[in-house]
Amino acid sequence: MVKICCIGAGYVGGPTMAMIALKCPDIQVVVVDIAVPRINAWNSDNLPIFEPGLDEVVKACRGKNLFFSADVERHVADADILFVSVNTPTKTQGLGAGKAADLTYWESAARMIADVSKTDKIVVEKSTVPVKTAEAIEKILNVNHNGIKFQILSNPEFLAEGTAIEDLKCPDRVLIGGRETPEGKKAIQALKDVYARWVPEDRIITMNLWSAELSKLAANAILAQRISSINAMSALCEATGADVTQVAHAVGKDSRVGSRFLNASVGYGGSCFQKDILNLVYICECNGLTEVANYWKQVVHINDYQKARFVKRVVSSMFNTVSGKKIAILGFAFKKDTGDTREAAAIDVCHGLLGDNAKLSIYDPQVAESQILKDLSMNKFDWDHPLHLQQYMDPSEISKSVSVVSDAYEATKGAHGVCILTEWDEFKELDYKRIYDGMHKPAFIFDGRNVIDVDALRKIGFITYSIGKPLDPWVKDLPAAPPS
Ligand SMILES: NC(=O)c1ccc[n+]([C@@H]2O[C@H](COP(=O)([O-])OP(=O)(O)OC[C@H]3O[C@@H](n4cnc5c(N)ncnc54)[C@H](O)[C@@H]3O)[C@@H](O)[C@H]2O)c1
Ligand SMILES: O=c1ccn([C@@H]2O[C@H](COP(=O)(O)OP(=O)(O)O[C@H]3O[C@H](CO)[C@@H](O)[C@H](O)[C@H]3O)[C@@H](O)[C@H]2O)c(=O)[nH]1
Repeated sequence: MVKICCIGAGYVGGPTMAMIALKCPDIQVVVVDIAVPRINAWNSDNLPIFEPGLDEVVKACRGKNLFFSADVERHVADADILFVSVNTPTKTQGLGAGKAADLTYWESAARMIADVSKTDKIVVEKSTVPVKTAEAIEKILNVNHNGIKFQILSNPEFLAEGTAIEDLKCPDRVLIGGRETPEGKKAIQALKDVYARWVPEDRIITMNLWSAELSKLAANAILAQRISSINAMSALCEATGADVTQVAHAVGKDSRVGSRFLNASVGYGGSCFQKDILNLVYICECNGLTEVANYWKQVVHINDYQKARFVKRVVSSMFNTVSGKKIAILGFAFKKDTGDTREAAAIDVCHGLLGDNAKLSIYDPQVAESQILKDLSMNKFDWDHPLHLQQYMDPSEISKSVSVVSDAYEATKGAHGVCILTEWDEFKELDYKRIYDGMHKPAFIFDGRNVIDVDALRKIGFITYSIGKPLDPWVKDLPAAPPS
């Protein structure tokens, strides 16, 4: 029986391995992690991540051919194919801080593999890593090899959170990069044989290691670039009376462009886009490609501008101050159908409003109070590092100005303004008349996700602002952009 072990039981390791176990009943899959509480959660009825369809897949295989364990070294030693899906955060200190990927966790996993291995292994990079990481990993493994042979493959993951199970069941493509030697080709084939159980052959693409590593960074950069492009247009729409949804529809109808990923928003979030673009920028800089680095930096810059612009709209609409005013925040996760808050636009928007002394009442259907308070008290880039390395402000300071509540009506009761920051479906169905009646007047609603029916809400009496939409007369003549 082929034995697969995955190091890292996170958003990628857990669901990806569960899908392999589901589709390959004859393969034993063990997911290991140094975080014992995370492993305990994977072995319980409350999985550590919320992802539609994940519970069913895990329940179908756990205890049969899918196992979660904190006994990292034993399962690594036993495996034929080792996936490494540890975090690769942005460096917070030292050379490249704020841009470069921190490979500490990857390197320590590689050293441990070298130490405990007694049989030949295929080591698969599942984490998103800088191009050429495989070369560094090869060096670590081969210098410490004890006669064992390692083949390194790059197999980046393209799943998006909220749709992870669908993405894994039916991926647009699976990418496998490896050495162009006979041993490298054999390793590629072995991994291809695993995916070929459910992924059509023409969707499994093989290539050289460096192309595979770079393709992952390129894909995220280009996806994020589309969002920054439409978000940049949204500012121009507001200035001219155009409607960004109509513009996106017209542009997306061109089959060369396509309609997906053109939804203007308060800004993209998530653990990947910003981190991976900054990583790309750093690699460009290290290769002396200043113009290329500056080009990609601009994608992040527009994203930051979009979040700042939103805060500016809120504050300037409400008589240029939100000091002491209750503002309801609807949605804190970085997108709907996930409880993940990593780099969520809501974090920066809340910080902006707190900077103006607002009192925030936050509701998200999937994010716990402890997580929200932690996010609002954490330093930039610390979230993806282990707990003991994270630096916080005192969360009790934050809780003086922030309350976290369990439904949208409680959040909005007595509020001066409402900000919609995640596109949860339930926000489309709210009784906005009831919300309006419970608010101070004038009652403002700022829609960062274009989920509300603007005409209906204006009829109720709300003053509305929606990203990239024709402006309410109230908002029209107010300053639009934050100072640069
Ligand atoms: N989250 C996504 O949607 C997504 C999608 C595609 C790719 N990626 C990439 O996949 C990688 C993992 O992302 P994630 O979101 O699953 O991260 P995560 O933080 O949820 O999980 C990583 C896990 O690795 C564990 N870990 C770290 N070092 C370890 C070690 N030496 N031994 C054992 N366990 C160790 C951590 O405890 C953690 O549980 C990152 O490189 C990320 O960029 C993420
Ligand atoms: O038209 C759009 C599409 C997305 N977003 C926002 O962009 C962010 C990222 O969304 P999405 O890409 O759907 O989720 P992620 O889970 O971050 O997935 C991205 O990052 C992963 C990690 O690398 C990759 O594997 C995926 O392919 C890539 O889509 C979220 O805040 C979305 O709200 C928009 O604002 N407008």
